Amino acid sequence: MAETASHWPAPTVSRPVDATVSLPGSKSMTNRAMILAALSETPSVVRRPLRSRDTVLMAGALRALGITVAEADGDWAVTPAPPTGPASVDVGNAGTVMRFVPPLAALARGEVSFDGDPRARERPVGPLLGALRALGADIDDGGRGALPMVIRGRGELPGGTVTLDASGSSQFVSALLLSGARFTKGVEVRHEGPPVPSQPHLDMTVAMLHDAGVEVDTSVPDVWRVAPGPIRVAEIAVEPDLSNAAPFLAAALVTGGRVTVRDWPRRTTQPGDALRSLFTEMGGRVEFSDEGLTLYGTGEVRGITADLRDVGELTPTVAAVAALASTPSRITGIAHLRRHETDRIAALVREINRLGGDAEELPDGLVIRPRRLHGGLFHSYDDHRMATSGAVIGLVVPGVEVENIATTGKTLPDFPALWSEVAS
Ligand SMILES: O=C(O)C1=C[C@@H](OP(=O)(O)O)[C@@H](O)[C@H](O)C1
Ligand SMILES: C=C(OP(=O)(O)O)C(=O)O
Repeated sequence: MAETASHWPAPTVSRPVDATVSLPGSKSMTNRAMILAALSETPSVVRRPLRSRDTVLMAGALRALGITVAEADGDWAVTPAPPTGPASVDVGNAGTVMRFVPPLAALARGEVSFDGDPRARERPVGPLLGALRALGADIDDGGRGALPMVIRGRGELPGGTVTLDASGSSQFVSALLLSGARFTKGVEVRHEGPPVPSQPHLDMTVAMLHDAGVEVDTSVPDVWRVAPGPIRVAEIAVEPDLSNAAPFLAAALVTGGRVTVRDWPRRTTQPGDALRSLFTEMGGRVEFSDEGLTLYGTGEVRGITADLRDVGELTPTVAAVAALASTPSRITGIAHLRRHETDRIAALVREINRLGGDAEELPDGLVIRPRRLHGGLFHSYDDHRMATSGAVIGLVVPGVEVENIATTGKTLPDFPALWSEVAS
């Protein structure tokens, strides 16, 4: 099959994969670390940061606000400064940039404008902007509740108590908590509405704030209270990105092989840690060793019935494995994925069915029934996790081409090279 500029022939293997991989740092930890470092009392170092489109955009946003981010032997050295406009921030299609930077901009002196990819204008930020206004920010979004927008900072933000509906994205809450200690009165965030997704990401926010010396009270469900005070960061070590481990562990599962992900933390707040139980349920066997975490495929690939609300970003890979499974799957609790990089529920159903599969949308998820797949073009919709899901299917279904594999650069620029090593 000829490789065209935007069609990547997914490698197919005729035997079980057997590989050990080192994965770059977590996007979610890197971009939290950068906000905390920017607001820290002292300079700090972010160790083993992810360098990908989303994190380079974060570094660019901070630099635009006058904070120094310098290369330091593979790490990022951050020298804080009072955030200052005028500045313009390109959020690309990074949820963490479009949600985590506005509270920092509200603390800035001067105007900060935000815009991003066309898709960024469709992704929800309205509840966050409403909350920031209630906490004292002056925001001009033309009444759209979406990007583009301008925040006119006064060098401080009163803060206080605010109620919002964070069912569309946990990042609204994380965003307010990450900068909240620097608001004059701190912040109390109260959620009202359907459940907030992505609980591990909220745990990650709270854990990283604690490590930075910030007091966070989570004793009442759906209420987070951050006391006003200094943020003190000296060094933050970023763990490997366990969500990006998903396609690699899936490779072992669907080929009945073995993949070891080096340096898998024994304790972590990352949602990717749930892959150990999800992929065990789907037929794999996992084992920790000094080297990391190994997933052994057993030759059996089973479907799964799961509510993935807490770990929504694992859905595309779980769905790819489900499309290759011998029994049906039902994945629910993920309505909010319709406003991720793309409408992931619709995209997964369309692409699995395009390859001959049998998938169906639910309002808040999808059903996938076993059916033999064939080759064809797998569209990625500018979604890194759609692209890697196409690669997983292509590993065992000959003739799959993934459109725009370069979109994996959002969180894992080395994906094609790493994948070729696993598939070689
Ligand atoms: O805080 C974070 O780092 C993230 C939270 C989640 O967002 P949602 O709660 O919007 O799904 C997740 O899907 C995203 O990839 C990263
Ligand atoms: C939803 C995701 O990203 P974002 O941080 O842009 O929301 C994701 O990485 O799966």
